[in-house]
Amino acid sequence: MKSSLHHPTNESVTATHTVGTEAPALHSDTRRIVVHTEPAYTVHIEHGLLATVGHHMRALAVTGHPVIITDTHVGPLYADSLVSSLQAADYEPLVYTLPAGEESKSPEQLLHILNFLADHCITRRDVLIALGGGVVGDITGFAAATYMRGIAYVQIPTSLLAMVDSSVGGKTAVNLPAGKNLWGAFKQPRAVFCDPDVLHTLPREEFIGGCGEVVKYTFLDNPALLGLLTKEPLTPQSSHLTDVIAQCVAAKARIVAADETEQGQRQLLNLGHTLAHGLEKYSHYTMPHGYAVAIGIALMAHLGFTHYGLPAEEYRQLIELLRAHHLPVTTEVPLDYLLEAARHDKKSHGLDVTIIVPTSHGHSERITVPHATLAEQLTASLSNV
Ligand SMILES: NC(=O)c1ccc[n+]([C@@H]2O[C@H](COP(=O)([O-])OP(=O)(O)OC[C@H]3O[C@@H](n4cnc5c(N)ncnc54)[C@H](O)[C@@H]3O)[C@@H](O)[C@H]2O)c1
Ligand SMILES: O=C(O)C(=O)C[C@@H](O)[C@H](O)[C@H](O)COP(=O)(O)O
Ligand SMILES: [Zn+2]
Repeated sequence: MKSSLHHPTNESVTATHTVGTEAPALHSDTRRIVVHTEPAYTVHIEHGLLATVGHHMRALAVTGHPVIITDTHVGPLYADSLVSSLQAADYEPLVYTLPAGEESKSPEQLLHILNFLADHCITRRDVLIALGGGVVGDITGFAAATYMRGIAYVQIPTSLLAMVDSSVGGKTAVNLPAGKNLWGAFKQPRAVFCDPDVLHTLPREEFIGGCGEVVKYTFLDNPALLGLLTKEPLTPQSSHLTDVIAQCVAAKARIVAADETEQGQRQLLNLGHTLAHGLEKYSHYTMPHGYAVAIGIALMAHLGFTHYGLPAEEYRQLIELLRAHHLPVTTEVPLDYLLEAARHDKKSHGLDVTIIVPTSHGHSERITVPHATLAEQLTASLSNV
């Protein structure tokens, strides 16, 4: 794994951090985190960045017509600003708007996007821009992965969850009736532009959902982040909000760079997800992803406590951390349903499934167990979390 500080560019960069073990410097507004995939790309985090995205895209030599894909909540708030920014850099953008919500992460909506691109004669020289939360990011990325066998795309995450997780790493997908993200591809973006100012309009429930993924990172060997959140739960007003976003992105960038296509270590980013996908499906996708992840983490922590050596005090602290962020930690969903859903987990292979389990303070491990063993262990956990 590489760890290095990059030289600041001639833009007003007050802190620059690349993939590595060091946390980004605190109390600085502008961050550049390089994700060392092949090719590498940069996550820009900066207040007011939406207004200068066009300039940054020109600097990256992004060509052609940008097609902004957004949703019915985010589009009315931010598409005009983005269009102006692109026009100021001599781009001629198009805008395509999806209905907001997880239901839109579907093959049907994907087909609508692809037909829109074809109807407007979009070519491989053009670029898609995902302006929205994880739903818009995932479906736009997948459209970019497959349209004309692949065109460029840029991520502009507008939810906390998309900023800390979904806009980085190139997992793109839509859902199938059988489960979450079952039709997708790995496709890294050209760049990620993250403007924390847009979080002011994010509904509280969605901010809390984003905290589900933020808490996840505290159990992936991030002592600084764990300390920060334990001391003071994250809120939209937190003075360290940008720092937290940057630390999550740096953690994800580090893991993705080491294992881009999830052959091993990247599975750690799936902490909580083996059960979360089933919880979301059971709710007909009305339960926000981050809430389902929180319950999934709590259940995995209980397994860690009962079977894999997580000390009781640390288990209790983890549950407190989730609760302090107003996240749920229990579920009434029948275990059989969750176990059936877990059979579609992408970490499942034959009769076994690899689960991610917190095993010590701020640390999780990949553990492969037979589905039958998981069923036994979870029976106890579901009634005891
Ligand atoms: N690709 C990955 O690595 C990855 C990682 C984590 C999650 N995901 C996926 O991301 C999705 C969840 O993302 P999400 O929580 O962002 O959901 P989302 O995209 O549905 O956004 C949540 C809601 O907030 C609205 N919204 C977003 N930004 C806003 C803003 N600034 N102001 C006002 N409203 C705003 C959206 O319109 C939507 O109604 C799930 O499908 C999940 O599977 C993918
Ligand atoms: O980037 C990853 O790797 C993740 O697993 C991040 C997760 O937060 C995200 O929800 C991802 O989309 C889940 O992927 P899946 O492979 O379980 O569908
Ligand atoms: Zn997730």
